[in-house]
Amino acid sequence: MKVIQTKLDGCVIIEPKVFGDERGFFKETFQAERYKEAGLTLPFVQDNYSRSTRGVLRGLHFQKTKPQGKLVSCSAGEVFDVAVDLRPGSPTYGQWEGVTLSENNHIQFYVPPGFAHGFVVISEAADFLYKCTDYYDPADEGGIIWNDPDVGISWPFVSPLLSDKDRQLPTLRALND
Ligand SMILES: Cc1cn([C@H]2C[C@H](O)[C@@H](COP(=O)(O)OP(=O)(O)O[C@H]3O[C@H](C)C(=O)[C@H](O)[C@H]3O)O2)c(=O)[nH]c1=O
Repeated sequence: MKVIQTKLDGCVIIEPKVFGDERGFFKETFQAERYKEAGLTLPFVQDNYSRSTRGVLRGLHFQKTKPQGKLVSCSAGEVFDVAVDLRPGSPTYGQWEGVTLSENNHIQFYVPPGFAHGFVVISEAADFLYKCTDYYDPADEGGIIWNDPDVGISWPFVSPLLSDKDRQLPTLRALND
């Protein structure tokens, strides 16, 4: 497997080894020892699976006191996935990293605890799978608005389909006021 560091310390892009043959393909999507060597040292405690249609944007979300690290991938379709560094004191605070995840590129993206995370669906529909390093706690949920001007994410869509909750998320500036 190939591990690519990004400008956001701890955020890594992983390209698993894909074994293709006349039947199709096989790949290991997680292996504790090898992923620990890639920097994913926290144990995973929860797996999530969501399906979304084209133009849906889920995010940008985080948990305030129980931040989740997430190993994300797209098992069907294609998404543009984004992590925003919200770690207090981080030299890249407020900066973002984006990566295209798809069933065809098999790419995984690790978003450590302390980041806001979200994605927008580029294909007709997309199945999104991810492992989390802490449990979901609805009382602990936080988020920033997808098009925060101070973050300046270059989303491939200008008018995505958002949940009511996501439409009302604050800017980073408002969050810190
Ligand atoms: C996240 C989550 C949600 N739910 C329930 C709560 C709601 O009744 C329903 C939909 O939740 P929500 O609209 O928050 O789902 P997403 O918008 O996909 O949220 C996720 O979006 C971005 C991409 C993230 O990185 C987070 O994992 C997560 O915030 O699933 C659960 O039961 N467990 C969970 O872990």
